[in-house]
Amino acid sequence: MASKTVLELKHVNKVYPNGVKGLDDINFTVHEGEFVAVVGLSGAGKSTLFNSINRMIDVTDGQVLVDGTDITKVNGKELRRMRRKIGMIFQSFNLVNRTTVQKNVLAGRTGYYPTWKTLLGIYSKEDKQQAVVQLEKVNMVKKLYRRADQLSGGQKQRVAIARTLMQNPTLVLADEPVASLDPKTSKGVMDDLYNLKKHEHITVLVNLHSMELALKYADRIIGLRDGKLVYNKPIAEANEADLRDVYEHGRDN
Ligand SMILES: Nc1ncnc2c1ncn2[C@@H]1O[C@H](COP(=O)(O)OP(=O)(O)OP(=O)(O)O)[C@@H](O)[C@H]1O
Repeated sequence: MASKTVLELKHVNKVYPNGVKGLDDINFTVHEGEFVAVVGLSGAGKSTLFNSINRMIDVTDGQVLVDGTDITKVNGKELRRMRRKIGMIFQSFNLVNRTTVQKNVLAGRTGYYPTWKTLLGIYSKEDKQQAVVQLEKVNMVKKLYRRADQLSGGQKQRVAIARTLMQNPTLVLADEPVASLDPKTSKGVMDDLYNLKKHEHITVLVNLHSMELALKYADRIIGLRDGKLVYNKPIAEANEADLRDVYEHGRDN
């Protein structure tokens, strides 16, 4: 039986006000539990793609279907509800440095509370227990009351993964999650990201600079060049010559 479609892009274009085509007629589908690496040169459109999927930017035209609903068409409460399903992991971790690991992880529940409660830091006992459960998954529960700025880069990224799990997402977008980390730490963080797929059946899209990591972890590789989708193959069919082509002849940035 074919697995459920979690993400589908249909004829998506993004033209920036300066006329640059960030995305040029993008079409692809991602199924539940897939771990997809998005690769391409700097300026290929990877960030534009991720920002279009979580609606941080508005596409010019086309459809971005997340769990069957076009996120480009929703607003207000419905957009908030859809964003809860989409976890984000960033290169720079995006933790609040001056507060504890626990509070950073609880912030993953923000989309489920009215704003005044999150501003006052009021979270339920169940959520506090959940924070511990999620931190256990990334081996960070020992640091529950540690301030975020006292953690190493790899530890920060693990906390960010636990925070994302608090959202109970169906889809996680990881935008260059290991670009600031050394190779050994990168592997640990990639393993934790892979566990989202393996143990939680979460669909993961990860934007990677390292082809080596893409080949090691991904079920499928999507390649962008000059805003166009130029590669989309399961890992079993990925061959180096094709992949090299993704990195050639890109526009100058
Ligand atoms: N706000 C913007 N205004 C105008 N052009 C933009 C804007 N953001 C991105 N671009 C352009 O759109 C194209 C795609 O950029 P994008 O940041 O998506 O690429 P990328 O693949 O994520 O690159 P990198 O790996 O360097 O982050 C580039 O030519 C870039 O200069």
